[in-house]
Amino acid sequence: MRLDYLSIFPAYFDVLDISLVGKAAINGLVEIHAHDLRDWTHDRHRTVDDTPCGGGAGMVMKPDPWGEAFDEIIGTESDPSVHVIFPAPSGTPFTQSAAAELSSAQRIVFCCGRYEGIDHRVIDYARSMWTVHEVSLGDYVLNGGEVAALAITEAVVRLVPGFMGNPESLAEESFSAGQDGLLEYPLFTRPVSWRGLDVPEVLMSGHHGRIASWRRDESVRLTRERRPDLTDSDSSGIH
Ligand SMILES: NC(=S)c1ccno1
Repeated sequence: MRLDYLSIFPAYFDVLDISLVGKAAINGLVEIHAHDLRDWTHDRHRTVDDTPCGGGAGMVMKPDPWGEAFDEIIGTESDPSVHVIFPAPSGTPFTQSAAAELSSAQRIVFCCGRYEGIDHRVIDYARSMWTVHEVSLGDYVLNGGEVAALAITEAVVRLVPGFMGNPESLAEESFSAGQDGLLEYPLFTRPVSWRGLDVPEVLMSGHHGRIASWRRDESVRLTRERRPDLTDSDSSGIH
């Protein structure tokens, strides 16, 4: 899997070198390429923004640098196997199932907007050429798309076959199919008693059936309490 990041702050992605994603890059599982969008400007000030048409506050990212960057990084041929991701508050909520789908992609290009956003024609052009995902991590506004691109990278790459030492650990995580799309149950380890707080007795019973039943009940309880929106989804085991 090749991952490209287009940003006016490409140094944001240096952190990938120290993460498990960086280890995956060393192992050849993924390729990481961060690019400075200003490399595709031609004026002395390396300008990437301009005032919004129709007025309004702030600045909008000009389409030209993006187009030239696309030409060089992705090419000028249409290819639906290339996934282009625009993180933005106006995007579709990013989910574990979206991460799972993207984990089989061979190419992902992250377009990290700044200022008030990117000229919409950039997204329209990308949509005419490749598979575009306008996604949001949540109902809040960041200063740009870089942090979201890092989070999406982690969610996707950890699902790439060969990344996790023990792929079975993925099966019991929140939102996983193995959990029926429910939130993960509470976890405990030694010591059995800590500051007057004990590990639930059932987990020390050695009775696998009772342990499985307790964990399921806890997942259902937590999901009902924290994410009632998930309790009616088709993927959840509770209705
Ligand atoms: N909520 C998201 S993903 C975002 C991107 C930029 N600002 O907010």
